[in-house]
Amino acid sequence: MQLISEIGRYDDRSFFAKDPVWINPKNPKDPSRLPDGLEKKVLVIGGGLAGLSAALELADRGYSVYIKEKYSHIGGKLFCKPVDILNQTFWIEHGFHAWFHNYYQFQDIRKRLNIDNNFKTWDVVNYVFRNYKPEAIYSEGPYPLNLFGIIQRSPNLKLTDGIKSFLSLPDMVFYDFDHINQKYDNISFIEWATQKKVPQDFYDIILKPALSVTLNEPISFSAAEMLAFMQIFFLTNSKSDRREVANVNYYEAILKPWTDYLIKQNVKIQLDTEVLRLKVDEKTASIIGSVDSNGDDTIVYDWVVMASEVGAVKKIFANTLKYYQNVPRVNEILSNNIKKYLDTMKVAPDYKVLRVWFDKKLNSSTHDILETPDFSPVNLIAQYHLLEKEFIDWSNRTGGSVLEFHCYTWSSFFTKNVNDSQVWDLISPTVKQIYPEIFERNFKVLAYHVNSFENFSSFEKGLLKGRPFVDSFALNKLNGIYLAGDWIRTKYPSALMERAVSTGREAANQILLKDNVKQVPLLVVNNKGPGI
Ligand SMILES: Cc1cc2nc3c(=O)[nH]c(=O)nc-3n(C[C@H](O)[C@H](O)[C@H](O)COP(=O)(O)OP(=O)(O)OC[C@H]3O[C@@H](n4cnc5c(N)ncnc54)[C@H](O)[C@@H]3O)c2cc1C
Repeated sequence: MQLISEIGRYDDRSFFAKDPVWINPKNPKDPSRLPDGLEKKVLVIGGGLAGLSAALELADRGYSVYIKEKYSHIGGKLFCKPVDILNQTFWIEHGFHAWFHNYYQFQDIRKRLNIDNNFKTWDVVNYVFRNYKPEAIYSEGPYPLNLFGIIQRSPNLKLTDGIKSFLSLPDMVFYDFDHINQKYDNISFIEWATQKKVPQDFYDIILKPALSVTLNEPISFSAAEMLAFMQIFFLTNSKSDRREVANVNYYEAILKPWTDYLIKQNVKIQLDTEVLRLKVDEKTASIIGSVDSNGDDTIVYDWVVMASEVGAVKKIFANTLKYYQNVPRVNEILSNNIKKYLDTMKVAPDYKVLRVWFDKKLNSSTHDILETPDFSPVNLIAQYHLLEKEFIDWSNRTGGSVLEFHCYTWSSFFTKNVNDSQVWDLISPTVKQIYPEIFERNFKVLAYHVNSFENFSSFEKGLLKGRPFVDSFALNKLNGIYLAGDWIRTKYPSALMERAVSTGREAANQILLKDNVKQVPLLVVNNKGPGI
């Protein structure tokens, strides 16, 4: 088995760059697998990245793992499913994703699954604004000169003003994870920027674009969470803002190799299986199983990893609490120890991802991916016929194009429940301001596909202190259950896909420690900032 040691290399030799750090196993002398003949059953609830990550580590160490996934497809917010469109089957994702350099856990999994070739670099990130010239942002040179290079190349910012702005932000430059979390979770990132007197152009061009792609309401996004995002995505080393994208659909690129690997390890993946409530052993107050949409699951599990998204976890626990309301010991633990975590957690506003098949292509100078921070409800446009193989092939055959439009916090702009057929018409006036060519050259819409969801984690200000860690429920007397997902709190800077994968691995580590099996090391972003 290949572990992450080989990506622990650090190739930014700049004095200022901060190395990622290892969280080493607490039990390095324990065996690396369960003893032969000992069976331990683990139920993983949710087949997103967090659940898949926990399943991978546990299956590799000899556990019998059962994944229950509500939908007919695996992957959670990274899902990719076949859809028949224009007499062809296309594999369509939940929405375009980017993988960042500091995603150390994800890189390790990519190496173990041997899927690195399914990714390509996304070198230059292009932005359009309403009141500024377009920006093409890329990082070059050692840290922190790479950041000054971004400012120097900007057609909008003056180098001296940019350097002053950057250096005047000790919260970013002298970043300290614990201190920032304590100090800034009760204010929004926008309030923080106002307090720090961040110059408007620096805010609009450098900071606001990152905020606009969080799928949360920008106005209330926690300053502490955003400052952590900044460390992960842009600071700490010269490569942190380097992104990669998949060159084939996410099923082929990631999910099929991952599930094939798990199946080879005898992991049972039950799709179309929604967990409705948990089963609790009343004597030990341990979670031992679940009742799901297929009925009562009679297997008694040794451990449960709860890896569904926050809205689903709230629902599962509400049902469990209702079921055990007359069982004093369970009722007391659930209502006094667990409910407080779930009551404070929130789901971010609803969003839509629209993919449109057109009969023509935009001119070749347009960018494959364009971020549009000033053009809500359109936050990002990806030209899939320039990104993924099956769309490239379709475009080569037909001369058409396939564009994906990300529309976050949809109901801040339009009625929540609009028909899919109305989505293009509603966003067209905004798209016309970004790509007038679509309308001037009368592009014909040949087909469309809409994903509408309200399942994203909220990172609103004030939630951090109530956010559970992987082991918070177990530490609060509910035994046998660990949590994983992008909404779970970590002790190091971590976000989104990387947080999902890291917490999945952390949940597995809790189980391994209890069973005296050697834990998996984690390589994570440094808690301290660059320190210039
Ligand atoms: C449009 C879009 C773009 C994004 N872009 C990026 C990006 O560029 N970079 C990045 O890092 N992140 C990005 N993200 C975020 C990223 O997708 C998530 O952070 C990550 O996939 C979350 O994984 P998870 O396993 O924590 O949760 P999820 O993926 O939500 O997985 C939870 C799973 O639990 C299942 N489930 C729910 N209820 C039940 C139940 N009762 N029983 C059984 N199963 C259940 C769900 O169906 C789901 O499969 C993006 C997200 C979206 C939506």
